[in-house]
Amino acid sequence: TQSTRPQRMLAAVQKNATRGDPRSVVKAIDQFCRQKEWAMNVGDEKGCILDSVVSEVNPATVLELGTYCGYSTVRIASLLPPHAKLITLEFNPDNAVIARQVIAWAGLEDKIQLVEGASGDWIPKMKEEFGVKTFDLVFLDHWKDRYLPDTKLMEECGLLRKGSILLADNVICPGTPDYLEYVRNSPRYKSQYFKSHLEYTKVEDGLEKSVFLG
Ligand SMILES: Nc1ncnc2c1ncn2CCCCCNC(=O)c1cc(-c2ccc(F)cc2)cc(O)c1O
Ligand SMILES: [Mg+2]
Repeated sequence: TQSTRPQRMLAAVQKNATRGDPRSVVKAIDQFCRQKEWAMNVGDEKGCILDSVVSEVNPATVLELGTYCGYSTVRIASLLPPHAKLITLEFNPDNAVIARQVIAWAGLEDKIQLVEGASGDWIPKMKEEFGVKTFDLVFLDHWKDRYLPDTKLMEECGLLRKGSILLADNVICPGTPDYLEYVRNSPRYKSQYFKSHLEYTKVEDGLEKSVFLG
């Protein structure tokens, strides 16, 4: 039967990347997406901005919304300090199966908890299910019309503390206009736009970094 794009991406990782070497996993996916098939990973250009924010924040607790195949999950987790934890939510069970194998190939299972389900369902349960108090960093890369409601939900559930960082992908393409308007105009956030390009293309896109002021 016909394979899926995530399955072909995983095959490229298993063929070209070294087990236990997260950077080689990232490189193998980027090569696959540039040379073979475009896929909606954050990519190498925006990925460098992601890396710099993760390194600057040096987070102990990270939430990723939208795992897809685990590309940004691996990028982030490879930069975390020893006892830091990353919880990543993925809605699509088929993608979750692939992401678990990409994460395992990178050797990062101990730092990452992949949870299957919708962000709106899981965010209210984070504290009781995973013993999370607040998140130091949240990477938003899921349904673009869920960025704003989920941000408000995280505020209401007390999952953000003074200084928590929200980093949002795709604020230009596909675009998240209501989210951008909120974080750029709310007195509770200090926001900054990092201009870049849609992964593996010349189309404009960017990341929005927003500090929660409490
Ligand atoms: N736990 C959860 N809760 C809610 N939704 C959840 C979820 N877990 C997953 N999803 C559902 C996310 C589905 C994928 C989201 N990402 C995207 O839709 C996305 C699309 C593009 C794109 C750009 C230009 C084009 F021409 C075509 C596509 C680029 C990107 O970087 C993207 O991240
Ligand atoms: Mg994205």
